Amino acid sequence: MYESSTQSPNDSERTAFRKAEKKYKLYYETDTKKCSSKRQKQPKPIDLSDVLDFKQVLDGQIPSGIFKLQSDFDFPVYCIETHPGFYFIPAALSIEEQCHWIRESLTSFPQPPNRTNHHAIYGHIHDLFIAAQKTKVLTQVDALDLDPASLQNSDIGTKWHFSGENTTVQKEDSAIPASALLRKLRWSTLGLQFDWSKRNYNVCIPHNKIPESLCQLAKRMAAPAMPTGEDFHPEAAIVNYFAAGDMLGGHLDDMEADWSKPIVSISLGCKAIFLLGGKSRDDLPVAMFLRSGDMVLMAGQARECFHGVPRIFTDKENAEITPLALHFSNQEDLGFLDYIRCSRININIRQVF
Ligand SMILES: O=C(O)CCC(=O)C(=O)O
Ligand SMILES: [Fe+2]
Repeated sequence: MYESSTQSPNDSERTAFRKAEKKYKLYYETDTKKCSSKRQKQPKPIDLSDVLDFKQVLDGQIPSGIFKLQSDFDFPVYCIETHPGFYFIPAALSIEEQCHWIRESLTSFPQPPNRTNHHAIYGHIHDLFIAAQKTKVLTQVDALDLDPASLQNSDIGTKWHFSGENTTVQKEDSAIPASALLRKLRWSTLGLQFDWSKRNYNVCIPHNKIPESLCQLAKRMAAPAMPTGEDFHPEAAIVNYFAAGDMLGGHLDDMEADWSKPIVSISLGCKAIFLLGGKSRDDLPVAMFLRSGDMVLMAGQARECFHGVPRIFTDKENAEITPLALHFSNQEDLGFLDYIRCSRININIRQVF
């Protein structure tokens, strides 16, 4: 999962998957004449004509190679002839549900004992989103000077805690604005924790079960991809946070025991391009849009396919988050609005054993 290619850089540049990543990745104009002001970088235009659009499919424009699954499932489900085991459920979540999962992804999912990408550096960080709203800074402190209750629970030696914006600190680099940490939040893990250094699930890391409501959603939505008569048991989830320019490189999710069980994947926030390749990086991937509220299932043969997210769109025209923005327009939701208007969140839920 997520490992870099074992090929040499030159070889990897040549694969069909890498070429597609480069085609869709965000590059900025270097020609200053094309930039409206020197400080405002302009994205290079890209050709989106080959990108499969399931919103159009839902509206009845079904391109060749795509078919609707015949089932009594509550939502229309689409499949790709060349990729058995891949299921696309457009607009699976209502706006209210999308807002709910965005809130959860920012406030409760990154809470300890769940780990995030910040854990290896700062130990557990509590209430990051709230701290960012209150313009707090994370400061490194002499543990002996502090009331233990105010410390972030760090199990890696150094003690960090949030304090007010104007706190005096000894070293500049030991005070990090919570807002910067929120922007750099890249992933959090729910349920069984994934050990990225060993590339496996480590059942010994303290963890909570996946929240019941997320479990129920995943079980319900996994149905079209489930082997007949079997139940989906969500045991782990990875929440990916994308800012403009972030991408998720081509990878396989191969650390789960039973590949007949789907990965249930939810898209929230800004629109993205998803690349679904084949079993080799040399196979030409299918590019498709993922919008807020879309869900994808990958099971069986599709579990063996390279996939990734080379691009998210944060510009007004392409991000397609107006309905979300309207729902987050109350004063108390402005923090969520501010975050999601230039970000994407993906929650993917897995059965590990
Ligand atoms: O962000 C996405 O839609 C895909 C995420 C993914 O492939 C993963 O986390 O393994
Ligand atoms: Fe993946």
